Amino acid sequence: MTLLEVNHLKKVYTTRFGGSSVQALSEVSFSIEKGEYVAIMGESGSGKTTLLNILATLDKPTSGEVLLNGKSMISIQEKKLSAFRRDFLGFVFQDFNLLDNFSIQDNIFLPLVLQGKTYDEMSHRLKPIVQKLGISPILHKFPYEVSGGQKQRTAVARALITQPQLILADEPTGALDSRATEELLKIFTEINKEGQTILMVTHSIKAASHAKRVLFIRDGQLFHQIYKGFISNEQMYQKISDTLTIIATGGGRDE
Ligand SMILES: Nc1ncnc2c1ncn2[C@@H]1O[C@H](COP(=O)(O)OP(=O)(O)OP(=O)(O)O)[C@@H](O)[C@H]1O
Repeated sequence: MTLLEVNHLKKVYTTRFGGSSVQALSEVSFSIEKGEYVAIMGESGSGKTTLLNILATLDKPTSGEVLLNGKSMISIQEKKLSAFRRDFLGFVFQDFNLLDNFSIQDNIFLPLVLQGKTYDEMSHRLKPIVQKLGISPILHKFPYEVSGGQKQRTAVARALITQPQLILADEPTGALDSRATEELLKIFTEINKEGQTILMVTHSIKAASHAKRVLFIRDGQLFHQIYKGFISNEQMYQKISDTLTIIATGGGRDE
């Protein structure tokens, strides 16, 4: 079943005085099935953040369509956007985006508080998630008292607690050391196995090699994609690395 459909997406940024314009995305179309785990890669400036911002409904495309469960995300009224994001999407960022003055538990509860859920409902949902993520013992600590890996697992718990249709992750391992990176990638694989759909933008070949499919963007266009199938993370790493070399050296798809 298709969860997300991106059709002919185009984004042109024009400077404030209209003097010049940059075409950040030119004709991007792809779809994501429910339960997929997809990574998006591309060189700096290729359009990844622009794409993610549009999928996150933080920005609007110049033209094209994005459908979630067959419904247009582009035409959602401005005043309904934050509720849409909260109800349907989960976010994991490079720099965690936790509130410093909130405990770990309150950070995780936050989207449910905004949804008006009762304390009982929140606690009921919290338990299995924090157990799975190994953060039960730190729930009453504050973000500055825990490690980067624990902060990111808190962010994942906050994303999961609303049972989102889609998790959008922006460079989620970017601020983590290698051990915390391994832990996070393991968690992503586990929650994906349980059915969570994940879309992750990353520069990390290692992170992307855990995904089931990798999309490559070059100059605002979809350049290539690799399905993992049954190959190992190491073989996937090599395939991704080869594709990035082709992109960096300006080669074509068939070279
Ligand atoms: N707000 C903006 N105004 C004008 N141009 C922009 C704006 N945001 C991005 N761009 C341009 O659009 C293109 C795509 O940028 P984008 O940030 O999407 O790339 P990226 O692949 O995410 O890069 P990075 O990996 O460095 O984050 C670039 O040429 C960039 O300079």
